[in-house]
Amino acid sequence: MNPLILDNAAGVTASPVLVALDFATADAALAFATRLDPAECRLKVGKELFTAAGPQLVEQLAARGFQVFLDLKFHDIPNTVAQACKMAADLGVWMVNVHASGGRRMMSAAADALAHCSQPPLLIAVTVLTSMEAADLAEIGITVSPHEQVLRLAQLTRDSGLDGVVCSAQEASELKSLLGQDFKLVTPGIRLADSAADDQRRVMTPVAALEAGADYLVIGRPITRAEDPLGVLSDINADIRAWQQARG
Ligand SMILES: O=C(O)c1cc(=O)[nH]c(=O)n1[C@@H]1O[C@H](COP(=O)(O)O)[C@@H](O)[C@H]1O
Repeated sequence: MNPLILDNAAGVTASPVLVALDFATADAALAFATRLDPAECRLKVGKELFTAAGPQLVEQLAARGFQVFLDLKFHDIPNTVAQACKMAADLGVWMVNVHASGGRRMMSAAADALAHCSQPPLLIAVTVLTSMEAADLAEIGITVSPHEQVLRLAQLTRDSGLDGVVCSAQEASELKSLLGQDFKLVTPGIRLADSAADDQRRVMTPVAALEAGADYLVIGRPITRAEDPLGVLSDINADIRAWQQARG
């Protein structure tokens, strides 16, 4: 089923956009969030902001009505990751992630830990970072293509009982048909037709990503570094609505 319709039913934002709040201070992040409307997007708090501002900032964003994706990409021994995921659940986040390369036992421990929480966040696993291409994988001893490695890790993630993966939109269509409609695909590496790729390598535009099967779009710099961030977000949401309407 289309996630936009599901989200509407739950009474939260109908937009699949997760704005990556990659800011260096709590003040900068809160000033930016003040300009955003929880009806228009969710927010992602990652390593830079969390290291600078800590859990309190996550709670402040949630108190303003935003659903928060805590993107700390946990990767450690199973017990440590399971406990960290429980802490994320206690913070009230909507989604949390781990690295799929931590393996089955690590991912299952995280899923089991969240199963005992009263309000478990969605638990997803990063497959191959969208900044990586074949040459980067080869240097760390992975000689299959990024595509093949994503498929392998996504399969392992589903078998370990998680809700979905972070992947590039370039892998979305195959993952949807292989792993089913309910398995969530969260896709960073989203770029507008005229935006710079920056350090991203496996990129796609917002509507093309949804068309390929992405459920959620993580978008940072194309919005946060734009001259008119709200205008860019509103244009992206308008394009998405037009695409939805065209699909019926
Ligand atoms: O887990 C993530 O969110 C993530 C995974 C991945 O493979 N690639 C990736 O870019 N991200 C995050 O998504 C955001 C992308 O930001 P922009 O490249 O500025 O749009 C950053 O906050 C990254 O940390």
